[in-house]
Amino acid sequence: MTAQNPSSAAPSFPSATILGYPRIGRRRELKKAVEAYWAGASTAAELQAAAEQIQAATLARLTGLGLTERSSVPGTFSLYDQVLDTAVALGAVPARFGALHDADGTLGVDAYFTLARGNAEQQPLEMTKWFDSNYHYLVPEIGPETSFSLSSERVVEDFAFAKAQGTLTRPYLVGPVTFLLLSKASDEAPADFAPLSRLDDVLPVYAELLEKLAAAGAEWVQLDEPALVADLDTPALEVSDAVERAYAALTAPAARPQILLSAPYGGLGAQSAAVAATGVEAVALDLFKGALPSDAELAGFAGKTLVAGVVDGHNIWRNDLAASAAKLDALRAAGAEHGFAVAVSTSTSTIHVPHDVEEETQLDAGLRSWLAFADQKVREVATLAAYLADPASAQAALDEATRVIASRAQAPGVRRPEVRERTGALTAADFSRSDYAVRAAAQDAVLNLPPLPTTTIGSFPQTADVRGARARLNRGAIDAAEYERLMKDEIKRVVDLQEELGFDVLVHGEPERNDMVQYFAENLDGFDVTVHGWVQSYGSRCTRPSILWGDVSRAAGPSILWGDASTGAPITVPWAAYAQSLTEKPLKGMLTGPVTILAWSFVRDDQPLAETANQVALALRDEITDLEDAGIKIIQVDEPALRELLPLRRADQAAYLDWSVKSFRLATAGARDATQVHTHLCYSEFGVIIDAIDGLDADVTSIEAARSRMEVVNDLEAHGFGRGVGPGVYDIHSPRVPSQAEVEELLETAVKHVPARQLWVNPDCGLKTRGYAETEASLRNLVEAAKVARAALAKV
Ligand code: MET
Ligand SMILES: [Zn+2]
Repeated sequence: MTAQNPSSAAPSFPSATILGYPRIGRRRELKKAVEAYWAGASTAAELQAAAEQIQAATLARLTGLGLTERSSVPGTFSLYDQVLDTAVALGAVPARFGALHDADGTLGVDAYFTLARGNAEQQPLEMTKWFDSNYHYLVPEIGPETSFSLSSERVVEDFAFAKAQGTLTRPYLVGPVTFLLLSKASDEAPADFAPLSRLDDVLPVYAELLEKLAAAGAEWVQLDEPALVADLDTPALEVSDAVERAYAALTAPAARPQILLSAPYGGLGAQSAAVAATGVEAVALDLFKGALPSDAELAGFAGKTLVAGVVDGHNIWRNDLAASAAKLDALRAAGAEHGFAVAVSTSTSTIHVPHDVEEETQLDAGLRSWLAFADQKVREVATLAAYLADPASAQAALDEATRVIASRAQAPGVRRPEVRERTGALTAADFSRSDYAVRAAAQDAVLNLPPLPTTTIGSFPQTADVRGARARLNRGAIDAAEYERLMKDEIKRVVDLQEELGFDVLVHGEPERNDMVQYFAENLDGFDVTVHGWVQSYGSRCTRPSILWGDVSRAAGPSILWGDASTGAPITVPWAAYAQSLTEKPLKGMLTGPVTILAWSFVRDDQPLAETANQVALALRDEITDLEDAGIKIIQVDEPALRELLPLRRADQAAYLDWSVKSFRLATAGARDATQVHTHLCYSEFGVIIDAIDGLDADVTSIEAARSRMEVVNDLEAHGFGRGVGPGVYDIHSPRVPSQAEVEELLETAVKHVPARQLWVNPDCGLKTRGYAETEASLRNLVEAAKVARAALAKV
């Protein structure tokens, strides 16, 4: 079959689609398949067979759910990550990896995984958050030396596989502008190098791939350009110019599929005109998070198909079909006037939500009826497309959604007066502690810590024994008393180890927590947890976010010993108190902060996040009071996700930082002066939000820093950060044991930028993914290095 020029006779865009579908498989089959391959337990052919099985199951499922039109099923399968897929297709391999290409110029599956996971000599590509989601992509490294050539035709092969199964899919690639905007400059690049400057060099490779896809029979291709909805460092005008040049080049060739340019995660804003001016045949807009474009903006889409992303791909709530229908009515009218067609889609890929609500049979039937996972969203999109074609045909489904959403608002637990009275009565005083000087004096008197105090971030290695005990408890093979005994054994082991190593502030090790958010979700009213609700975090790693659906407070406890009816039962106190009973040293209580609990859960969408955050904060505030009453003198409230929820548009950032910082302060401001409040941040660069970090007003802040060789201390110095701070000196993301000399060196750097009396010595993050042997060796070096640094201070 020869490729066609997508002109007048070209097939129109399908009336219903989604921008992407989960790739991990309904039972995480992809995780099992790739991990078996990495472990050498299966062959490349077996991995390929497993990948095809997942793709075949997805094709069958999506067509069964109603995506039956040509090109309506997106070809978004990936073995690891879509940005890596695109980098490998373009042949963009960093020079530091040497020659990864096969003799025939292709990058095979082993090269692909080497980039994702590193090898003996090389660190993998860096990993970072994909827009404002909890999905992590691999960051391509691009420099003047990067040579681009078509190096993998996996996207063509996947298309051909689906076609052989009887489905004409819509192949997916990260678009050229977003690909380069998300890349970082390579090690070889000069200081002022911008990857976007290589745009003209990647375009021919994209064009070659599009030609191959057309030859294989693809009628539409999806080029994903989410970078257009975010304010990045690159000026907006340069981005518009790149869009213009990129799509002029990609739409010019005769032999190509028609192009859908997708812009998920927010409104196009200033880039709308540039996108409208391109020759692409369809544009997908996020009309869930982004507003409906103005009439003038809509006029620009004349001649195209506007793919209306009215069903939220990023959260799990059932769509308000009547509200979506109203948006579609407005678009249909504008389309008739301006001459564009309208199709229906999800706002983003559904990669951020689990597969199917129907699997969660243990959930309350009412709650289940409020939810839409990926499969339910496909049906919603199909219903709305039917509405566009014939409103009457969809009326019953619209009414049903309206009825369910109304019942959700009335359901018990969704709005609880006792919770609302508390948040409604808050005053400014509830958000502030005494002056730091007053607190610091009170804390010094109680704690008696040496200079450069040593501590850890909270978790210790989660051994197979610990995880096995939890599995046995869940299976009913052991009872709660036996589980408690096993956890206490582990806590004692962790406390004894820290005593032996010579730490100044101890932790209990968090063995009882499966996950730092889910553990709290299981102990708070207003939350539920799923059984099969896995979503991909990165590569083969998945998380199972909890569902925050109702008003939050601590749940009533199993015994009257723990708390009263109004403030619920303590969650962490028995474990912390037991650990404190084993040592004379201060034992640090450990809580997860409100922003992180929200960021790593599926959060109710029926009220502002700020209100929900304050409810969580008050529950934590109650917990802090109980920890204090149990004799705990230091309490850490972790906020690793503080940076993650930062809005993509600069104009929205101040409001977010305001409520997020306030919720942390509300959680912690009830603490007595003498109680030392710590916080912990990791997972991203924090320079841009250093004011907000200061605004948290924690007495001590530990921040991930080892991997970036202490870069953050420059930000702290520039800001004039005045309270305690522990820049991490041990990179816990790798099994490597840092030498004592290395830690000493990092501490020497730190004391040059931060006054020594403010400095703490700690790892980058918790140790739960590490093994005991390397942890013990690393912590020993850390404590010894602190002693050396302390002695050096004493001399001056
Ligand atoms: C991702 S931050 C983790 C903090 C937590 N206290 C731990 O040590 O595991
Ligand atoms: Zn951390």
